Amino acid sequence: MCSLSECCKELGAPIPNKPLIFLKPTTTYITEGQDIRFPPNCKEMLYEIEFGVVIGKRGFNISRSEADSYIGGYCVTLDMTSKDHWLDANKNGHPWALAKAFDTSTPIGRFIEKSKVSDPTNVQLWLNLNGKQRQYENTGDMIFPVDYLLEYVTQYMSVEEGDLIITGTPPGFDTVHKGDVIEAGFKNIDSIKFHVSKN
Ligand SMILES: O=C([O-])CC(=O)C(=O)O
Ligand SMILES: [Mg+2]
Repeated sequence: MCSLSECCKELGAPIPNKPLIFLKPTTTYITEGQDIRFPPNCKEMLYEIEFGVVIGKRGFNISRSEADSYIGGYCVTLDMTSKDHWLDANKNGHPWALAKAFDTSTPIGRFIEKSKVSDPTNVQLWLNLNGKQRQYENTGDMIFPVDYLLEYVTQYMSVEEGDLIITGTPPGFDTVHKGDVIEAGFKNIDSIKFHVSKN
C-alpha cells in the first residue's frame, strides 16, 4: 500500500483516506542467494523497499493501543511489482495478483528482533540500485502508522504468528533490469542484497 505521503506527491495522487490492502502469498518469498526473476509478459519490473512487520501472535480486531503486543519483530522487505500487470489491472479494474504475487516478488531479509528497533516510527529506510541511492525515507513519514494499519486490517482478517505486513513504499521506486543488484535496509539495523536474474 502506498502509505508514505511523499510517494503520493511524486505520483501526483491524492493522499488516500484509507489503506489499500492486497495479499502476497508466502510462495513469493525469496531469501538472499536466490534471484529475482521477471514473470512472463513483464517488460518493466519495479523495486519498492518496505518496512516489514512480523506478527508475533494470532489476533483479530486488534485495537491501536494493543497493536504493539502483536508485533513479534521486523524484516527488511522488497515488494517487487510487475508494472505491466499493474497497469493492466488498474486499467481494467482487476485484482493485482499477477502484478504483486508472482514467484520471487517478495525478497525478504532476516528476522529482526523487536528489541533491535527501539522506535519503529523512526527507522530510516534506504535502497540502492547498482550502488546508487534511489530510496531514502523515514517510517515517521508514513501516512498510516503501523498500529493504525494493524487495527484497520484486523477488522477484516485475522493475523497469525509469522505473518509479514508490509507497509508501503517511499518515493523513488523505479524499474530494474536483468542483471541489476538491489541493496536495501533499515539504517544501522539490517540490510539485504539481491540480484535480478540475468535471464
Ligand atoms: O504498488 C502500489 O501501487 C502500492 C504499493 O505496493 C506500495 O505503495 O508500496
Ligand atoms: Mg508496495
